[in-house]
Amino acid sequence: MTPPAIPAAAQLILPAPAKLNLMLHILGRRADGYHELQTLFQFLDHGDQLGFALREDGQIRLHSQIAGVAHDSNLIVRAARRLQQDAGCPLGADIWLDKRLPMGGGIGGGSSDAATTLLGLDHLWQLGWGEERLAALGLGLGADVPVFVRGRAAFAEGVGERLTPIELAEPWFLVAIPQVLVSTAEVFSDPELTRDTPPIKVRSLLEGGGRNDCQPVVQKRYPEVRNALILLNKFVPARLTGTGACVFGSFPNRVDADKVARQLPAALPSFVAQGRNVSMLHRKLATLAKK
Ligand SMILES: C[C@@](CO)(OP(=O)(O)O)[C@H](O)COP(=O)(O)OP(=O)(O)OC[C@H]1O[C@@H](n2ccc(N)nc2=O)[C@H](O)[C@@H]1O
Ligand SMILES: Nc1ncnc2c1ncn2[C@@H]1O[C@H](COP(=O)(O)OP(=O)(O)O)[C@@H](O)[C@H]1O
Repeated sequence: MTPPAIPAAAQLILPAPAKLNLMLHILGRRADGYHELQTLFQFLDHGDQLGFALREDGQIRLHSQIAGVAHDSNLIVRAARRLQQDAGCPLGADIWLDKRLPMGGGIGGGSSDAATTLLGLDHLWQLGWGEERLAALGLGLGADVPVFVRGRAAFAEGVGERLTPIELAEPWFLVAIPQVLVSTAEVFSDPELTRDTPPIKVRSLLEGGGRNDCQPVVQKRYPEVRNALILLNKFVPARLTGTGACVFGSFPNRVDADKVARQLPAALPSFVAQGRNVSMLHRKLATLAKK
């Protein structure tokens, strides 16, 4: 029997949900090369799980390895060490990861793991840092970390750090996972990328506007993504999330989403999850605060 991904020694188990970029516009390029975006983030009720236990010796130890990511480069370890250092905390932690989200898929698994680590250790180490300081620290780890720390569906501007919380419908999504790794840096350096979309107001989004400006470049460069969009478009309007590779379509209920999932070829894995305006992480943290 394989041992559980998170053993009983864990004192705290928290989810690290996925996100979707329901739209993503590129407004321009900053002097530092990063792109100014407008994007709409919503969480999914599907994600990784992390377990935490206190260490008195100050060490940070991640006990779960993920392919191609060295221990010290893992965003979980980087987040934990950064918080420990900035807070001057003498405590350490054992951390376990149950990795369920595909990596490099534009659904934010690494950033979400980092955010869960920050909030989990803030709780375990009793630092009392709170979301605002943790989000600022998280931005140094990745552009998508702040929204996961905040845990509210949001309209994001800048590189993703200016967040306006938003109430969206919570449909079911079918997320298809093309079996290819899309390089975010490559997409953003493509000369053909649209970089001059005029800024829009949140209100026009709620009336159904928006697209993903990365999609034309990604589907041109990656036939796996192009084929996934063609397949999914046969059933539902399909769109790329982030810089991909994942593509998604929305449904009014789980049954309809599952029905389409069953019709996709085996070469195109997928999952079905509900869009959520409050992340599962924050729902769980709220129950801990009540105890
Ligand atoms: C564009 C989004 C939308 O969610 O894509 P996904 O990664 O989720 O697919 C993210 O904000 C991505 O954030 P993140 O994945 O943290 O990007 P980083 O690793 O910081 O960036 C990788 C590279 O992409 C380019 N980059 C990234 C973000 C941005 N706003 N402008 C850029 O030009 C930069 O060249 C950077 O060196
Ligand atoms: N805990 C982690 N989970 C996933 N990826 C990680 C993690 N730590 C570091 N990484 C690195 O970050 C990259 C982007 O990860 P991920 O967040 O899954 O993709 P995306 O930004 O496309 O949504 C991965 O390809 C991997 O090299």
